[in-house]
Amino acid sequence: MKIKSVRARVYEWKGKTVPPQGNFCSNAMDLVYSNTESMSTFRFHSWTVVEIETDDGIIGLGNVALAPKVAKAIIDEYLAPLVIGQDPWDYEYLWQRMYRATHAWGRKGVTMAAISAVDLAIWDILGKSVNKPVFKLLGGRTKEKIPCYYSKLYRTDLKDMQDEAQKFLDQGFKAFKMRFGYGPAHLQDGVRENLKSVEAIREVIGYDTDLMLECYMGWNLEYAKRMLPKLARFEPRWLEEPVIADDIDGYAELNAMNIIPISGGEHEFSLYGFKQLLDRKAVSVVQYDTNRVGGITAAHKINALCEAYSVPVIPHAGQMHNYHLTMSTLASPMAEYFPIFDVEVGNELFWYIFDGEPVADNGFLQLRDDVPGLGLTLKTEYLDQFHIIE
Ligand SMILES: O=C(O)C(=O)C[C@@H](O)CO
Ligand SMILES: [Mg+2]
Repeated sequence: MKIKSVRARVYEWKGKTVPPQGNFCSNAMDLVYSNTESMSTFRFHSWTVVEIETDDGIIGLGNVALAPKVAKAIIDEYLAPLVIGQDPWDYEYLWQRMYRATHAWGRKGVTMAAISAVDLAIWDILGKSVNKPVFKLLGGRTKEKIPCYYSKLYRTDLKDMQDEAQKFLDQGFKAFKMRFGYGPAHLQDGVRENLKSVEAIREVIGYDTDLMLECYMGWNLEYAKRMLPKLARFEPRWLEEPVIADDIDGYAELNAMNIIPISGGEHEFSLYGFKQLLDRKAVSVVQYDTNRVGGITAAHKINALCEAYSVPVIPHAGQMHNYHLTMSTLASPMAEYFPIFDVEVGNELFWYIFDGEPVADNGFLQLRDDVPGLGLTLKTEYLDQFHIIE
């Protein structure tokens, strides 16, 4: 079997979007002076979809949501020629070709995300070629079903947030992640607002349910050090990305305080990036995203690393490309779950592009043994609401 063609297309959402409400979500841009549209670079309103076809007619699907037009250009210009004519079963060789050929300017960020998309499509082909779901090629079923946590609860009106939490508590979710709306720029008033929002959610979900707190890199070390003791009484399972991804010393210092486990990794890349985080004890929960970190070939190795360091892997974002990894390793106890909503920040957009994503049932996800590959197909229902760039 040989790879015949690689097609990368950008799906740009042109349909209705819900504008972010209130303070919505702290993020790295909050600390920059005179910033008006701080969430704009963290919206995911377009995605790159990669289709790789083999000479025996199998089509593998991959995707990437980071800087989609740039990812497409990297795939078209650099990665496609490296894999065309090659045997997809030589996936490690192909991964190394892509990684090393782009090493001078790639390594992390959008290049690794582009490599991830190609790698995902290759693994989809492998599964389809032997009529097995991808998780069966990675170690198989390590759990009857995958526990998942509800991930939304952006900082809006507190009553609206409570209603949202109640609605999904009633649907059987046993773990929730909420977003902070405030950071250092909002001074003591923002500290109070942040505490109020956690209190409001705990009021609804109680203390028999896990609660995770997301900063999305919108704090700094000094602010996070002040916040940790104040947040401890709410018993969060973890505090996520308190500082920017490059501040590994900051993560290590906060994690060493042993007040709340610190999580991170959704903006880290490759086996080496995660070895560094683990060696420095910078995070207590690893959150790579398979469509950023280097695809299944890289994520599978990182799972092994996390197993050896006894650090749980709870990948960013959920979605099929992560669920196969979660199903096939004991190092991964749970998955993130972005519910189906109207398009807002864009975390929901994959529901509009793909069919086959599992829907949470009573706080669990199931992967089918009888669906080969990653289990996704391209959806046609919303095609007229996308502008597609070939
Ligand atoms: O789900 C997460 O962990 C994210 O960081 C998502 C991002 O869009 C911020 O909410
Ligand atoms: Mg996050």
